[in-house]
Amino acid sequence: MPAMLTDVFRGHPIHLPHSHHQPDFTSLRELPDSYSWTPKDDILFAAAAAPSPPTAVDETIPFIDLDHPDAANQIGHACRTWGAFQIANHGVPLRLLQDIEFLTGSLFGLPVQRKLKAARSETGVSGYGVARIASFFNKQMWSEGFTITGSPLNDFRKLWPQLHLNYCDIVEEYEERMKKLASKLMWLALSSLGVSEEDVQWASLNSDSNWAQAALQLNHYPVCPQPDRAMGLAAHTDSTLLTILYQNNTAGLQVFRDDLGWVTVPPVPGSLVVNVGDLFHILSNGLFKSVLHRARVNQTRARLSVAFLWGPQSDIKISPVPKLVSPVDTPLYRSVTWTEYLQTKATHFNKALSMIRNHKEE
Ligand SMILES: O=C(O)CCC(=O)C(=O)O
Ligand SMILES: [Fe+2]
Repeated sequence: MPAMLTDVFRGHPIHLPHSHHQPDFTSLRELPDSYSWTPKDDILFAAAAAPSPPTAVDETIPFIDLDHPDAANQIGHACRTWGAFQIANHGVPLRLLQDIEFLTGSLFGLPVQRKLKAARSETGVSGYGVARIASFFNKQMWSEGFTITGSPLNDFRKLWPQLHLNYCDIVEEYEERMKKLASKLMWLALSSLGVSEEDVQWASLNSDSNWAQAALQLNHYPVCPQPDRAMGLAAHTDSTLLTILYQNNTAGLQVFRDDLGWVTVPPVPGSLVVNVGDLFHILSNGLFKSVLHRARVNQTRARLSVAFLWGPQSDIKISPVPKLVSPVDTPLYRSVTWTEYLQTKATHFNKALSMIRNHKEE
């Protein structure tokens, strides 16, 4: 019996000293020092201060129509160059996107004391709290989050004594749709590399689709008095195969490119952002980039996002597809399960990929 995602995370708790001391963001007129970031708090923070190269002004991640006959190649190209893209015609009803946005807004709009009733426990994963990556930084992030793994029923009952069943239905439907979409996107991307279902049998579309599991991460970035010095969510890559992100109509997500620096991903109503995660980078033998990204905040508008974090069950070993490894080379990475990878990430954070590389760069 494969472990559930909850168990996967529970085995590797990250201690969050601040999780029970979430400030009431709305009452702060000035950024407290503990929320004021400088380059020494995050080496990548400095990259934000550099003016973007003039050629890069309009450049951002590709926008792909899934109904386009060439969608697979466009996705493949986006995964190789950016590690991220936005999609239209993804088949997820607009009504459902509006519902999940409403749910997210309603959750974070609850009084702090109510939200804390569903606070993530010391060793747990699900529930209300600060970003999971908070323990890797000295400064605090200008955001609050809510993680859902498995059924949200118990937590939702504490948050909304009356309406929790309706909200559970929304989450269930959203996750169902996202699962199908994620698998479709993964196969479109793999097919662009000439990889077929025979090459990755555990993920075959014909196998029962229970090989995958997911978590839902709801994020809220409140209005911030001094956004230039604050950080909504610090730079990280996702530990997933793929992440599908819904963002409301407030900009904030940025992706990093060595040649362009930080690039904003503009919200496009009704569309979804797709990130390549570390496990897909490994599976593709490094051909697909796992995208470094972060969230900035702003002074006038609150921002909401919903990340569907998708990966394999814990008994599945992810290793580079043999077809993508040249016969004279060793695979770039050794094989890992999602559990093992999360363990490495919990210890080494943004250096986790280099820890499982087979040969180190010269
Ligand atoms: O809020 C966003 O745009 C990014 C969220 C994110 O990266 C995450 O939850 O992992
Ligand atoms: Fe992320």
